[in-house]
Amino acid sequence: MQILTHSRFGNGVRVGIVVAQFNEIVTEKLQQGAVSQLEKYGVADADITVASVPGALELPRIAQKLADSGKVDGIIALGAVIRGETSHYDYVCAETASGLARVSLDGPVPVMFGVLTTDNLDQAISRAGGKGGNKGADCADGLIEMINLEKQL
Ligand SMILES: Nc1c(NC[C@H](O)[C@H](O)[C@H](O)CO)[nH]c(=O)[nH]c1=O
Ligand SMILES: CC(=O)[C@@H](O)COP(=O)(O)O
Repeated sequence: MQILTHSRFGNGVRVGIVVAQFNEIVTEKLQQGAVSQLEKYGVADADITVASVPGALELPRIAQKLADSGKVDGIIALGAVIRGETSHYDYVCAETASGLARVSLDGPVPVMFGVLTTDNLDQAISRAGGKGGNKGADCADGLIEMINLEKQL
């Protein structure tokens, strides 16, 4: 039996962060959480590439271009989709999730889904460095593990 190891060794790992500007009060905290966590694992500042997009729906396109650039070993996609009065929320959440999953499955590098989908701003703030943790930091944890796992395949 061969059990592949789990590692959070980040030295030399190149990470792309694609972050939505919409609800920036939340997404900037997700970005801060992701970056500080990556630095804890030894990822150099020079190896982190950050691209911002208008909203969550634009995350998949830039994630795909970054993945295909050969400049990163993995991607963290960050956003905050907060329910409004209409069904627009449902479409934004579904298509963003579907698009990012496609980039991860069909593309050369893993893509972490760090898009909050909440009913209100308080829920989002809680998950961007509040009592609910930081989804950006969680994605950093997972991305380093995925990159190190894929090196063994
Ligand atoms: N309502 C939210 C949006 N909406 C904008 C879309 O993501 C997209 O930019 C627009 O439909 C143009 O294609 N985006 C978020 O990130 N968060 C929201 O709560
Ligand atoms: C998630 C959204 O797109 C949402 O903010 C839009 O708000 P509304 O449904 O009230 O137009």
